[in-house]
Amino acid sequence: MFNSLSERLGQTLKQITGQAKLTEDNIKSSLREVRMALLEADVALPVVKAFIDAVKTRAVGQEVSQALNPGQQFLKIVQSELVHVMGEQNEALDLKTQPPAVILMAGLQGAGKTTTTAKLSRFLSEREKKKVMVVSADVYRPAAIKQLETLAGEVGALFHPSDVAQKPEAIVKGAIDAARKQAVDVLIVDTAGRLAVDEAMMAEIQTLHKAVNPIETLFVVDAMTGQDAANTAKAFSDALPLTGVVLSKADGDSRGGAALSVRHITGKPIKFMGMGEKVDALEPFYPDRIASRILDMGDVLSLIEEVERKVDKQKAEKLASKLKKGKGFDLEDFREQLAQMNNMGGLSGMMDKLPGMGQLGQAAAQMQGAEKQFSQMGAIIDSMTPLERRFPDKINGSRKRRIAMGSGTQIQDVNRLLKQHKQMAKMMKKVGKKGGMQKMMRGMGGMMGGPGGGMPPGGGLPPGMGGGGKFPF
Ligand SMILES: Nc1nc2c(ncn2[C@@H]2O[C@H](COP(=O)(O)OP(=O)(O)OP(=O)(O)O)[C@@H](O)[C@H]2O)c(=O)[nH]1
Repeated sequence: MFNSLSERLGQTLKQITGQAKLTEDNIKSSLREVRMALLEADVALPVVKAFIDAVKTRAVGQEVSQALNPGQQFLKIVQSELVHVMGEQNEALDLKTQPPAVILMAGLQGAGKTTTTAKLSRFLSEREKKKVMVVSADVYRPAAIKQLETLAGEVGALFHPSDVAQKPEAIVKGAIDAARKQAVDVLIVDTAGRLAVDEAMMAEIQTLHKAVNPIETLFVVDAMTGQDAANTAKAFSDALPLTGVVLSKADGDSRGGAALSVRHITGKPIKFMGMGEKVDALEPFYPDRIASRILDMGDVLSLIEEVERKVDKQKAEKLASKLKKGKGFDLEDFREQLAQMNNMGGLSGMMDKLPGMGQLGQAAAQMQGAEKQFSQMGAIIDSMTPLERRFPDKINGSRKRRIAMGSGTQIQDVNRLLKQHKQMAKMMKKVGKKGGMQKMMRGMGGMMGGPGGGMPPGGGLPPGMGGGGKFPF
C-alpha cells in the first residue's frame, strides 16, 4: 500500500540535508517533489494545494532543532500535515442509542458493501461483543441477498431474510422489529449499489434513510478509484447525511490518493478500511498510522495489535516453555509457526507494516516467492505421518519420495525443508534456553516508541529491519 508516495518522499528529503534553516528557497524543490508525489498518487488537486500551502507555511523560517536534522524536521511537518488532512484521529462508530443501533451501508455497485457489512458484523461481535443482525434491502438482486446470507453464516451474524416483493423500508422495518425481539444490539442494512446520478435510486435510499433513521450511515468506496472515490463520496454526502466512509480494497491501492482526499473533499471521517477479501480484513482507520505508512515509517502499532489479536498466546507460551526445557523444535511446531504467520496475512501482510519496506522493491517480489515456498512447506509437512513430524531424522529415501508425491512437490523440496528445519531447530534451541523468546517480545515493545507510534525516522529498529536505512539523510 502507498508504495509510490513513500518512495518519492524518501528521495526528496535527502536534498535538505545539511541546511541550517528551512527557507522558502531550500525547501522549494522538496515541496515540488511532494506535490508531484501527491499528484502521482492521485490525490485531488484542491487537497494537494491546501497540503502544500500548509507545509510551506509551517516549514519556512523554522530553526532546525538540535534533535532533528533538516530532512527529519521537514518530514515531521509533512507527517503531521498528512495526519491532519486525514482527520487527525480515528473516529469510532457511534452506536449509543436505544438498540438496535441501525447502520445503513451505501455505495456504488461492486464497491464492497456486502463484504464490508460482513466484516463490520464480525468486527462488532468479536471486538465489541455486540449481538449483530444483517439484512439486505437490495430488492433487485436476489443473488446479493443470498451472498449476504452466506457471509452472515460465515461471521456468525443473525440474518433477516428479505422479501423482494416488499419495499426496502418495509423490509428494514421488519428487520428492526425482529432485532428488537431478539435483543440485537446492532442491525446492519446492506443496500443495492447505486449511482448518485441515478435519481430514482437515490430517492429510494433517501426514503429508506428517513424511514429507518440510522445512527450511522456509512459510504463504502473503492480505494483503487483514487480521487474519484472522494468525488463520489461527496456526491453521496450531498444527498444523504453520511456519518462516515469505509475505504474498501485499500490493500490493492498502491497510491493512497483516496485516503488523502476523502476527508478534505467530503468533510466526513474515514472510519474503517478494507484490507482484503476475507471477512477479517477490516481495520479501523488511524490517520497517524496511515501517515507513517505513507512515509514508510512503518505501522508497527497496527502490527503489534494484530499479533496480539491473532497469535494464539497459549500455543506461543507452550512453545516457549517447551524450548526452555530444552525439548526440540519439531516439524509440528514448524507447521504451527507457518499457520500463525498465514493467519496474520502472510509475510507480505506483516512486512507491509514495517518501516522501510516501501523501498524494498525487488525484495517484495522475493517475499512473494518465499510465501509460495511456505505454502509448499505446509503441504510437505501435511503429507508426513505424526511420527515423522516429531522425528524427521528418521525419514528415509523412499518415504521422502512418497511425501514429495503426496504434496505435489519434488524430492529436493522435501530435502530442503528438512535441512531448513534442522537449522531452525538448532537456532530455536539456543533462543529457547536463554529465555530469548521473552527478550524478543520485549524488543518489539521497544520498537513502538510509545503510544501513538511516535517513532522517529530510523529510530529504534535494528539495521536489517529498516532501522537507520529508511531515509538516507
Ligand atoms: N481486495 C479486496 N477486495 C475486496 C474488498 N472488499 C470487497 N472486495 C471484493 O470486491 C468485490 C465486490 O464486493 P461486494 O461486497 O460484492 O460489493 P457490493 O458493493 O456489495 O456490490 P453490489 O452488491 O453489486 O452493489 C468482491 O469480489 C469482494 O471480494 C477489500 O477490502 N479488498
